[in-house]
Amino acid sequence: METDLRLESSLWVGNKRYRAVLTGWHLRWTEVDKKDRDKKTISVPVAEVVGVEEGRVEILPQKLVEDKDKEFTVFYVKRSSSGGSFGLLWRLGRTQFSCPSRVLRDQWTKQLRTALKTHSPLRPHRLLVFINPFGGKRKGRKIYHSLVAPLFELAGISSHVIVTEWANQARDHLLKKDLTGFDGVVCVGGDGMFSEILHGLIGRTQQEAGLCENDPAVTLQPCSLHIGIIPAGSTDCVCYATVGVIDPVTSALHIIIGDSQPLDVCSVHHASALVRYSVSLVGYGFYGDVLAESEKHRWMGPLRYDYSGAMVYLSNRSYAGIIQYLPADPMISTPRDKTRCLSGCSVCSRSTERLFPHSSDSASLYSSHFSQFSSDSEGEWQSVEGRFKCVSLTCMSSSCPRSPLGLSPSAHLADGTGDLILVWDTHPLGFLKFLHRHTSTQDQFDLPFVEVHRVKAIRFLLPSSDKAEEAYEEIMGQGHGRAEEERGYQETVNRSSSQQHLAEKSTGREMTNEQKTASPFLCGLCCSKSPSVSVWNCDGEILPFTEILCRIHGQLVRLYARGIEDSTNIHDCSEQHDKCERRCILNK
Ligand SMILES: Nc1ncnc2c1ncn2[C@@H]1O[C@H](COP(=O)(O)OP(=O)(O)OP(=O)(O)O)[C@@H](O)[C@H]1O
Ligand SMILES: CCCCCCCCCCCCC/C=C/[C@@H](O)[C@H](CO)NC(=O)CCCCC
Ligand SMILES: [Ca+2]
Repeated sequence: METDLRLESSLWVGNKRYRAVLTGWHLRWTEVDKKDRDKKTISVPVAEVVGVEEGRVEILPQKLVEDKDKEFTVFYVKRSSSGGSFGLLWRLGRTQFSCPSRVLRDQWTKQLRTALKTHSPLRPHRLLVFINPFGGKRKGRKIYHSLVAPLFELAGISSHVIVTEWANQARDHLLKKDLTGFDGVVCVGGDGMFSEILHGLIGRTQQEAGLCENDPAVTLQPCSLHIGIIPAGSTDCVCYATVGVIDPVTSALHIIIGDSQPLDVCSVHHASALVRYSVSLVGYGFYGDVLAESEKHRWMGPLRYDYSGAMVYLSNRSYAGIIQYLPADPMISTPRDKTRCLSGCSVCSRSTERLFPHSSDSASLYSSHFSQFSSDSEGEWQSVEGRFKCVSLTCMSSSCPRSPLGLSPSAHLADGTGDLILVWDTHPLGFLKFLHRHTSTQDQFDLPFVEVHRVKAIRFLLPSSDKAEEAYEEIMGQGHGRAEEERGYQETVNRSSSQQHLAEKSTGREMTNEQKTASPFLCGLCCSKSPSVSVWNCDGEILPFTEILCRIHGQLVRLYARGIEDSTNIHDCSEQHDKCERRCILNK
């Protein structure tokens, strides 16, 4: 194949002559008429070519085509350091080549297009795009139409765009409407919008496979449609943790070239029913309280989390609980092994084999049962009981601008495990130290009151004394909302097990007034009694239940991303790529 596609000739770029070579994998051009030591080769992997056009072409601010005769333009991914973030910014690179003849020009464009087809099998042709016009700073529509749509057009992608008019419209569309012909679904918004797509796609896939999402023991079927995220929210944690930067153009380019990043998903259950799915955080105590408090201050925008964080910190609360967890195999990786899950992560690649041992045998892939989590030889259920400042479970690092290394810096995107972080009750200054370490490279787990475990499942129970107290609070009014909600949910489950009903109930965005009243945050500085139970924060949504069971489903969805590229490894070794011992980004 390599030899079939090889094309080599002299080409001009401006007034300089180049020797250009197209092999199956790379397009390279080297300036001739230069002394050997000054010769520089530009090398673009075919997989990162965005498009090839006849003529001298510009696409922004609008498409302009000149000299269609002997010229062609190649658009490709160009990297630059992002300044603040760990990942790399991607930009659209463009080089206009002149050929000595039209015949040669046609040969170049034809061969480049053939190479693209051969080496980028996952490039999308047709995408379903949902834009949340109200996410973040309400710039979703502008971001899509000015920055993303022209790139999709250049790459020959056709998109069906839906600007949402109400919450959960995207989720319901994915659950019910015809999705034939689409290669992927793109959301333009924040983590909440991503969560809608996640619920819609997972639900639809299980419906079609005839699998019951409520049963935590069922091995769910991975979704076939890819998800692309164009960040336009106030929190874009999933984008940051899977791409390394929050930048619409970078994300659009990952979508165009058909990058594929599998992602673990956690299912949260209560009383034999699915409550929600999560990828970034299932958090009780501090993170639950911050979310509950922040809901009262939505008008502050993204700043509400900082304000609420400070308020909740000052209230100095801790909560009793029993946590049971099923450890993952510590021989594979641990949350304290100081590694980072970066693009091409070997732990995640090996996990694919482990998670899907007979990937060609689809029957065994999708019908096996988790048998109440006990058939694995990797560990027995463990149990701890006590008072905690917070209990968090994350399927990935959950890095975000607020915390560039994330909740668990060594967690993996696609290893089929999650990290359980237990912060025992401690002095306020100790807890502040823990929180502050999230903002630096200092190890937040290296503190005597912090434990972290790599797990496959967890259960959270209230001690019986708190159950009684919670019941009392419910009777007296404070917890009324939650009791109602819980009963209502159970009735829904009993009455009808329809997925739509369940999803409606569990992913409803708006908190009811009762739920708002039930929000457990009371300022410790001014209130005499604080509640004994917190709420769960599930990827930015408050869960209506306290006692839950969570199970990690390895690589349940795929994103148009490739994980974080290590910016310290950006170098060009195109001339001696075979001998290069560093992880090359440019010359894969
Ligand atoms: N047209 C719409 N009207 C109201 N809500 C919508 C609409 N479309 C989507 N939503 C909901 O808005 C929520 C927040 O959206 P998104 O995540 O895009 O923005 P965000 O600003 O990051 O969110 P948040 O403020 O919750 O952090 C999502 O949960 C989604 O369900
Ligand atoms: C003294 C300095 C203290 C600084 C503390 C920094 C700690 C930062 C940890 C950040 C963890 C983010 C986890 C991701 C959560 C998202 O799924 C969710 C939806 O977008 N966001 C929130 O719930 C928003 C919740 C935000 C909580 C802070
Ligand atoms: Ca994981």
